[in-house]
Amino acid sequence: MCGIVGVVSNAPVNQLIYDALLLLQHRGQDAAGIVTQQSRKFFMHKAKGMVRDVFRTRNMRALPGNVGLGQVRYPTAGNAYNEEEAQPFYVNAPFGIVLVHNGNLTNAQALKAELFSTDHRHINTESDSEVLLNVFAHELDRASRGLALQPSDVFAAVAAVHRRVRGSYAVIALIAGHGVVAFRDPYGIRPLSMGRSAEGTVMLASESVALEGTGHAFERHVAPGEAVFIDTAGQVHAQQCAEHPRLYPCVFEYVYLARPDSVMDGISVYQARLNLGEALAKRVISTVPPNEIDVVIPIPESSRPSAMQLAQLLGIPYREGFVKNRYVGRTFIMPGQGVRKKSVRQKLNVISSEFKGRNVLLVDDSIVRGTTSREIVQMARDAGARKVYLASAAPPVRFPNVYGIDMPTREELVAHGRSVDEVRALIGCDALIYQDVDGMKRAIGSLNPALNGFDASCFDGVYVTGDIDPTDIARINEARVGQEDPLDETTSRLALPNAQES
Ligand SMILES: O=P(O)(O)OC[C@H]1O[C@H](OP(=O)(O)OP(=O)(O)O)[C@H](O)[C@@H]1O
Ligand SMILES: NC(=O)CC[C@H](N)C(=O)O
Ligand SMILES: [Mg+2]
Repeated sequence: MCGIVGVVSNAPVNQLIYDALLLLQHRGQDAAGIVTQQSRKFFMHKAKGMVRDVFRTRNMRALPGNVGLGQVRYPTAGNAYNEEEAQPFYVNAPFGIVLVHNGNLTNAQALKAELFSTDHRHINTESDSEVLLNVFAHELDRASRGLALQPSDVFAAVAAVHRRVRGSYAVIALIAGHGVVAFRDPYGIRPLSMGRSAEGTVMLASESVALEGTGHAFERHVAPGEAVFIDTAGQVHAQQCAEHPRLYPCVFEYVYLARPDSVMDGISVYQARLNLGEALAKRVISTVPPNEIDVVIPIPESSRPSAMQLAQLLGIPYREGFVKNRYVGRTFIMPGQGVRKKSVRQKLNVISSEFKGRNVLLVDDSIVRGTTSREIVQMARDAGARKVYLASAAPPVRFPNVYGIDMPTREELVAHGRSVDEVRALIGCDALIYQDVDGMKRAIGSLNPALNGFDASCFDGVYVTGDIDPTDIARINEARVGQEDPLDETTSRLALPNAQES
């Protein structure tokens, strides 16, 4: 996941894009970029770092124009430490195009070779987004006739992208002098929504929170496979460009990635997390009698709604036992295990009085590498807890994700090749309760019966695009292993004993 935004207005958009990126910061902490366009010229600034640090006043002043794009990056392809892979990406032909992408292509390698040998295009980074931009540019060149670009040409190019590209992609691109096009892959794996301000400014963004927070009323989601083209006069054109579009949004967006105040594909993320808490409560009862739990404590931040709902259902006090240092970012999306591990301790500190002599049930939204849980359980014990139970609002994460979440290797997943009890022993808690896969899908899916299903591949190993070649997974794994910061001395991959292939 990354956060993307695009704006078409009749007033300068630099500040608006900056504000929207701040609201999407939780989707990517590694790099940020903005591009604007004035008189057919692009103005771009992108760099590694958080939005606040990347854009100084002088950078903002150098971003004129009434139309533009922005991105916050969480790398899932290429190298987290390569500034050149920060987005937006630019190509000069046809017309001049800049593009931002959220997602991950599973056939980027093959496309890259094809772009070189057949389309005679050069790709200069390891980023799959640069590949995607070049495929789109090549197809737009083929579809357009002369300088007068028609919406139908743009839609033909998007249809060709759907035919060539595999994987997940929510995309916003700006075509110099013509307008902004936004499209989503035919399974709608990554989110994209659209809104409008009272003044008529149109905004496209990964999450509805970016629209609301900048004064744009949510209008609709971009449908899977659909392309929306906003021309320079502000007119919106839309067309379905995929042959068999289906809606299979990534379930992990609801579990962890998105902000709870966002609505995605008709589902409130907050309500989804409440429902997960409700379903989890039922599973807790069958493992630990509620009268053996003195207090329910959430592991901040994302687990709060689930923990709250679970506590209410079980009739157990809900208390805050960990205080989050708000200046430390999200640990899961940090690149490299060393920095993630160190950051859990920096990020969370205990309020000892909530643990002393009590049986505590800690609730997290998910357990992925087990970095957070292992530290947290130890901290609870050090603070004097008698028994430490742990419940996860999501099922065990057992399979690599290839659609834009950085969990590319099975070996790094604490639940891969292990029984629940083996995971429990490794984490060091007295009982471990996981949500089950069907329960998770029901809890969230019941909020929008129009969905065809979810991409829940990291939980059930089913890859919805259906065309994942095992060599693709192996290749993605290979490319991502060893992505720790070379300057971080604490970096070392999590050594988990006894992991077996499943
Ligand atoms: O098992 P792990 O590999 O540690 O990953 C799972 C943890 O990472 C996330 O928290 P994070 O700190 O990223 O963000 P949050 O503050 O939104 O909970 C998630 O909420 C879990 O707590
Ligand atoms: N998480 C994402 O959406 C990442 C986009 C793209 N694959 C990159 O690595 O830059
Ligand atoms: Mg967390």
